[in-house]
Amino acid sequence: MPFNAQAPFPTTRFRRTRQSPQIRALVQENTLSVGDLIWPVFVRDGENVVEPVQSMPGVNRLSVDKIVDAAREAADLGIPAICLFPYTDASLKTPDSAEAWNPNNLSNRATRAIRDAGIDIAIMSDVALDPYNSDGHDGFVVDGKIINDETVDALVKQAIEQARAGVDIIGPSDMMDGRIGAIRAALEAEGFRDTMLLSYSAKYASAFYGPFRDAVGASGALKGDKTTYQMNPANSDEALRLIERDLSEGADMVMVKPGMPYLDICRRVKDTFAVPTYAYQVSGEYAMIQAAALNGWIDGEKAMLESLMCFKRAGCDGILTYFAPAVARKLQGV
Ligand SMILES: NCc1[nH]cc(CCC(=O)O)c1CC(=O)O
Repeated sequence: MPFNAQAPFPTTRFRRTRQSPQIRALVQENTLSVGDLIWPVFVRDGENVVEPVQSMPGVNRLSVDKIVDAAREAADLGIPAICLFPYTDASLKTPDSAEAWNPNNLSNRATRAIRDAGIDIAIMSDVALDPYNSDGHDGFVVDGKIINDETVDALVKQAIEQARAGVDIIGPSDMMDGRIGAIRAALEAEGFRDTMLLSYSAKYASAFYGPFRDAVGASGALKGDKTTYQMNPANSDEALRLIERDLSEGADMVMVKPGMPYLDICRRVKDTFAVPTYAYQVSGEYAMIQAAALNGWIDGEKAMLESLMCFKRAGCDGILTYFAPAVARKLQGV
């Protein structure tokens, strides 16, 4: 870019193009639209249940019937996709995590219910064992270690049941090696040619997941931390290698997670690979904005919109955000 072509003051005055909302709109480089949003929701057992998540003001755990209502509301607002996370009863958590590939587990029941209701919304699901594992880890724990290859076999079974239930976008969030290739091969073998894989490729071992673990009931269960499989927040080159690996194994889309502290990674990924790139504005990011807003310390609505626009500026094609319905209402003016 010819920066030396910039004339000095007063020939160049940057404030000329900031002088009114109309001119600012004309020179605006990026936009945030409803089509950029994926809405993560928490599913729980029961009927007609709307249960607030304490650490995420404004977010609820919903029973399957209420999830259908939420999906309908999201579709009406123009939100392209909903992402299901199950709050699994402690009695269903086992060392072998078998509930993960139960065709009738909560997540698969919710998927079928949304499909049966004929709602026009893409359904995304999470592949990882942590909602079902009594150790709270994304993989099997043997002698204190999270074992990779046996976990991948289980993740494949989990993913196939999700595809059977009607999931459009499978999101492996477990960070095991080799899972994208294994899931892609199994999907092809089972005839699921159109099922997409949005890989949580660059997922960091982050303190910002705290409220999510409360929301899915995994906080109490988790023994130790996830640093042997999730990434070190100090690393950036490694993220590119992971993205390249997952693309080579059949990922259609890739994700960086968390979001706001990792916008440099989003930009590097988009610039390097030019593939559909998503960021997850995680539970802790949501909780921080909401907590400050509820205290009157920041304008919550403005902070929400600014934070999401910044993902677009960083190169993301879309954002997973708990703010999705609130942003959609704001953008649609309803
Ligand atoms: N594999 C589980 C999973 N999928 C999404 C999140 C976090 C989402 C959020 O914090 O909003 C996590 C938590 C974790 O890895 O411990």
